[in-house]
Amino acid sequence: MSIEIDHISKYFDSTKVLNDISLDISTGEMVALLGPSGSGKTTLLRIIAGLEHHNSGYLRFGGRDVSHIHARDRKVGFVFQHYALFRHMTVADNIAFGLTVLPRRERPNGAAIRQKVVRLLEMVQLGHLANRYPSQLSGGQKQRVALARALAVEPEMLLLDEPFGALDAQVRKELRRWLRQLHDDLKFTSVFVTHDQEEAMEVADRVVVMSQGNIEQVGTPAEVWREPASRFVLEFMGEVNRLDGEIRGSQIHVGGYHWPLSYTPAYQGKIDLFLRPWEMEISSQPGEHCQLPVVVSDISPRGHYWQLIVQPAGWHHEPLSVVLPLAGTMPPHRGERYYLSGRNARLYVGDKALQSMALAESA
Ligand SMILES: Nc1ncnc2c1ncn2[C@@H]1O[C@H](COP(=O)(O)OP(=O)(O)OP(=O)(O)O)[C@@H](O)[C@H]1O
Repeated sequence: MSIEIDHISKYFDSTKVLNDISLDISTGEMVALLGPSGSGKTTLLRIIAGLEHHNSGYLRFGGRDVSHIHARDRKVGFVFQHYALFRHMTVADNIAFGLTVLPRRERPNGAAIRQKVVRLLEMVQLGHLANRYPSQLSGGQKQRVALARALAVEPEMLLLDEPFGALDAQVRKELRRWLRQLHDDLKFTSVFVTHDQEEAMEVADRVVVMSQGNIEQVGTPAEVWREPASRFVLEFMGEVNRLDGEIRGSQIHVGGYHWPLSYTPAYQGKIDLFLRPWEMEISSQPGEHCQLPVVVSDISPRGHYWQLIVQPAGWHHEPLSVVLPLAGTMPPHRGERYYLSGRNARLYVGDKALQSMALAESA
């Protein structure tokens, strides 16, 4: 079932928490709503679920306006961060619950419900725990039961609000891979809320980055990661070093050093210069394009790369993070002096992007 969010705004009292949001979600797609606390993710999800009403705009499922359809009739499965299982019911009864409360004419008979529960238990790999109570399960197991319970009524879409937020990192990782697999097998449309960018990147077909009730960017994980549409997305997605700089004539100045540009930009004055740790270079010799002196204060191997922390030498700045490939690189040592440059420096004046450029290449 496709979801069409068409110019939706939402106020709580006089505070606008969703600002003219538009988003199309295709049938079978898995979309992550990603953003910091208070950006409006949960409110948008609750509007899709019918648990909250928007003040203006349209919400359509498969082309049909559902604004006035009750949550109960929207055929939506919901999974919350806090398991919300019935404590006095076994795992099997929890999963069966949604089926047992269906109106009589839609309700399968007892045998069909039992059969379905067995299938769902297998699917979430909890067949051996059917008779346990929620208090006898781990957090990860509880969330799988919650998911099986949501899927029991065969929803047209599944809405998940920080479903793995309360679990430890390892279990989280396993469950999100498992969720993706389940989604690929069953092909339901899913929207899930997270503030964990790694989770969004790993699970979603498309990521919707939200900030202060606005959509900042919609794109595949790779698009959002490589081509952030705004300063907010650039800073929110992944690590980035920010340097104070200035454009003077046809040079970029940072910390008393400068790089040449091949032209004189129209804008002259202070800029913020952003460098991703893995888009930086270091050289043991200073050069026209490798100027900023730094001293290695920390180095550690991380899988297939070296993670360095470098301290500016003789110019004032916080330590910077640099990532170098492990293969074919002689690792630098703590205390060694290097000269820093960037393959892809992104320049901003306030929130306005100037341009991206290589500091390392001949300009
Ligand atoms: N029932 C409510 N009454 C008044 N204000 C609310 C209500 N629910 C949410 N808000 C406000 O709406 C804004 C968006 O909240 P929302 O829960 O959608 O954000 P979020 O991005 O999901 O945040 P989090 O990651 O912390 O859950 C916040 O400023 C919040 O305080």
